[in-house]
Amino acid sequence: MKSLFYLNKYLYKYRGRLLLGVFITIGARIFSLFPPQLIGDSTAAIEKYLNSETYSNAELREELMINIGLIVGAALASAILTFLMRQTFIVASRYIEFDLKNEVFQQYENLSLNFYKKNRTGDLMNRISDDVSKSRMYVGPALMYSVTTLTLFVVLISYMFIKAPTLTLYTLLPFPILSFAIYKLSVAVNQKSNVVQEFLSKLNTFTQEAFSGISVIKSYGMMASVNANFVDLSNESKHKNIDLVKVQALFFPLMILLIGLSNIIVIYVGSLQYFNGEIADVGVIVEFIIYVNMLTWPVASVGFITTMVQRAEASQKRINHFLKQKPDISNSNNPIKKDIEGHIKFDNVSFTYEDTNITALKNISFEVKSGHRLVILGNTGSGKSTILELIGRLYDVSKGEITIDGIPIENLDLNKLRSAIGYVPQDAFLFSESIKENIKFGKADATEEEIIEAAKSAEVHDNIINFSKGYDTVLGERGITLSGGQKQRVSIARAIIKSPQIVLFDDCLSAVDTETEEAIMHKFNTISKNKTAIIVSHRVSSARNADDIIVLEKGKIIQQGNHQQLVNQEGYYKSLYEKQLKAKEN
Ligand SMILES: Nc1ncnc2c1ncn2[C@@H]1O[C@H](COP(=O)(O)OP(=O)(O)OP(=O)(O)O)[C@@H](O)[C@H]1O
Repeated sequence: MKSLFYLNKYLYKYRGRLLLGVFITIGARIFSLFPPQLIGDSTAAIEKYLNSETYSNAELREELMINIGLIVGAALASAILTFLMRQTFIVASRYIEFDLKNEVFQQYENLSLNFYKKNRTGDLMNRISDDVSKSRMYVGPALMYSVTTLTLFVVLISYMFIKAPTLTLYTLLPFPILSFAIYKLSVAVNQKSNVVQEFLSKLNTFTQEAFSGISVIKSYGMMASVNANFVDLSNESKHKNIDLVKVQALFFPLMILLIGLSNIIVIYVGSLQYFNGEIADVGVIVEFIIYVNMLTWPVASVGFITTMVQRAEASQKRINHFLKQKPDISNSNNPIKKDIEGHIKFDNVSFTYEDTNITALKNISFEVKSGHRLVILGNTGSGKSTILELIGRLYDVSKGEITIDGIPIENLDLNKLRSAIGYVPQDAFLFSESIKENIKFGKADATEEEIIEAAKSAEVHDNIINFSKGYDTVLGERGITLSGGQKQRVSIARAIIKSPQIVLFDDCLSAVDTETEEAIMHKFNTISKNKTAIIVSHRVSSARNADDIIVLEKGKIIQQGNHQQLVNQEGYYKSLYEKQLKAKEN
C-alpha cells in the first residue's frame, strides 16, 4: 500500500466528489434493502390470508398493491443512486488518471537523454498507459466496490441479525469460503493474464517490426519464414489464452455452487426454525434468500478488490520509480536569464558517454565568436555530433568548461539557452503532420509568408508545391514519405524559421547534392549574417567560407584554421579537398 499513498494528493484534490460518492453509495444500498423486505412482507401477507378468516381478499389486494408500488419506488431510487455513484467515483478516477498521465509525461519531458538510454521505449509507454490504468482501478472501481461492500455488510448484516440472528449465522457460513476461493481464482487469473499480456506485446512488437521492414522482408524473399515465425508466436499466444479461459471458466460455476449452498442452508435452517416457531413467518425465509443473492457479489468482490489493489500497488511502484528520478540536466539555483549573443567557447572539454563508457571528446578547446561560422570535419565517430549536443546541453561535460557569452553553460537558464538554438540533427525527424505544421514547429505563430520564405531558403519550396496538397501535405504513416534530402531540407526550414542566435547543423545536408548544398549555404549565409553557426559536414564545399574549421579524430582536434591555412598544410583537410576536387572534375 505504501506506493499507493502517492495517490493521496489526488484523492485529496477530488475529495468533494469522492465524499459525495460515499454518501450516494450508502443511500443506494439502503434503498436496495427495501424490496427484499417488502417481498418478505408480501409473502407473509399471503400466508396470513391463507391462514386467517378475518383477513379479506380486498385487504390482501390493497397491501400487495402498496408493496408493489413501494418496491418499484425503492428499486428506482436505488437505480438512480447507483448511476450517480458511478458518476462520482468513476468520473473522479478518470480525472485522477488524466492528472497522473500528465504528470508522468511532464516528468518524461524533463528527464535527460541518459534516462531514455537506460529505459526501453516499450517500458516508457507501459508506464504511461497500462500502469496508469491499473492505478486508476485503485482510486476508482476498488474504492467504489469497497464502499459498496462495507455499506452493504454493515447495514444488511446488522439488519439480518436483528431479524433472525441464528438464521443469519447459518446463511453467512459459506461466504468466507466463497471470498477466499474467488481471491485464489483472481490471483491465478491475474498470473495467467500477465503471461497473455506478455505474449500480446511480443506479438505486437513482431508485427510492428514486420510492417516497418516490409520492403526488406519482400526484397529478401523472406515472407514464408517471417510468416512461419508469426504462426509459432501466435500459436503460443493461443495456448496461453486457452489456459486463461480455463481458469476464468471456473468463476461462475463456483459462485453458483456457493450461492446454491447458501440457499439450501437458508431454506433448511429457516424451515426448521419456522416449524419450531423461532421465526414469525415464511416471509423471513424469502427475504433471506434474496439477501444471500445480494451478498454474493460484494463477498466475491473482496477477492477482486484485493487483487485490484495488489496490481495497482505494483504499477504505482513502477510509476513512482520514474517520478522520483531527478533530471541530470536542470537549471542551477539562480539561472541567468539573459538573451544569448552566441559567443561559444570550449575550454579543455572532455566527455564520456555514461552508458557505453566511450570517451567521445578529449581535451577539446576552441572558440566561435558571436556571428562567426565554424565548420567541423572528421571521420565518422570522431565526436562531431557530441560537440553539438553539449552546446544544446543535452549532456553535461565530464571535464573542462563550455561558456556562452562568457557564462558557464550550466549557469544559463536552460529555456533561454535552448530557445536561442536552432538544431538540425543528423537524422531529420518529422512528425506525422502536415509539412506546414512541421516547419511551424520552430515558431508556433509563424505566418504563411514566413513558412514559405523558410522553405525557399532551405531549397524545398519547389518540391512542396509540386505535391497536390502543397504545404498541407501530411507526412508519415498516413501521408507521403519524403526523400532523405527533402526531409533534411524541411527540418532545415524548421530551424531557419525560428531565426535563432545559434545555428547547429549536424551533417544535415548529406542527402542533398553538392549544388543544392551550395545554394542552401549561400542563402543561409545571407539570412543568418549575424548568427553564430556551427556546421558539421563531410564536404569541403561547406567549409570554404567558414571563419574557422576544426578537424577531429578520435575525439581530439588534429587540425584547426581557415580554408586557406588548411589547404596549405599536409593533413586530413588537404587530402579531403583534393579528393573532392578530383571527384567534381570527373
Ligand atoms: N548516445 C550515445 N551513447 C553512447 N555513445 C555514443 C552516443 N553517441 C555517440 N556515441 C559514441 O561517441 C563517439 C562519438 O560519436 P559522434 O556521434 O559524436 O561522432 P560523429 O563524429 O558525429 O560521427 P558521424 O560522422 O558518424 O555522425 C562514437 O564512438 C559513438 O559510438
